[in-house]
Amino acid sequence: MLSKTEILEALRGRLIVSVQAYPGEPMRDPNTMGQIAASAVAGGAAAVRVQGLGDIQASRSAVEVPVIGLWKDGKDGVVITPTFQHAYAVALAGSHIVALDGTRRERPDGLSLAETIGRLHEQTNALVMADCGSLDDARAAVEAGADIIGTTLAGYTDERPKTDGPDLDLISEIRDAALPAMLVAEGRIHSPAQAAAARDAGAEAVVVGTAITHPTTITSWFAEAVEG
Ligand SMILES: CC(=O)N[C@H](C=O)[C@@H](O)[C@H](O)[C@H](O)COP(=O)(O)O
Repeated sequence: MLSKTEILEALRGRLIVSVQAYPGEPMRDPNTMGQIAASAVAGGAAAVRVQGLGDIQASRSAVEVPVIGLWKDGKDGVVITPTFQHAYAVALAGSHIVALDGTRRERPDGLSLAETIGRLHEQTNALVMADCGSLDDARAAVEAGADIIGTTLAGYTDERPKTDGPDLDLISEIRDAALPAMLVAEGRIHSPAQAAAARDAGAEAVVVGTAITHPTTITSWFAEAVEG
């Protein structure tokens, strides 16, 4: 079993690939997601990020690298691993790292982020990645005990505009705050150049999802370019 330090070291300076299919999509099948996760690892991904208990289990079997698990439930507000029960189930499904909503918004089970992370650390061996939308979220999430800060929710809460590519300003703001947690850039990183820019802005690891693993969206980019 990898120690928490070994897991963090495995991610440092590396690419993480998010492998997700959305409700009703043709690829939404744990076996398919596991195969895509394995393909990403073959291409150099140091870890994978997957949604749903079935996909977490399938990915644990398909790859040797750390698995970041989450459970999306609901449509608006706090939907990424919204309650402690979701987070606990995500850990029990085999996630090395549990990704959860790390914003300062009220959580559906009424627990604070600190209570949620505290219970998770007490009851499981999983690390916690807090998906944040602003510098204030990041500060609060570190205070609450998060091991990893993700910029996942930048542009998806009302705190920051949705930038075209990654929110590089937020990444450098969090870097400059020198918080004691690993800083991971995530969200709208659509090209290798943007991934490198996220590293230059201070991200210690970079998550790419859509641009690698969501063929419907990638196809639409090309179709638009061809058809004008
Ligand atoms: C905001 C939200 O719900 N983000 C989700 C978090 O897991 C996923 O839908 C994204 O695909 C993931 O963050 C990776 O980002 P991108 O696909 O832009 O590379």
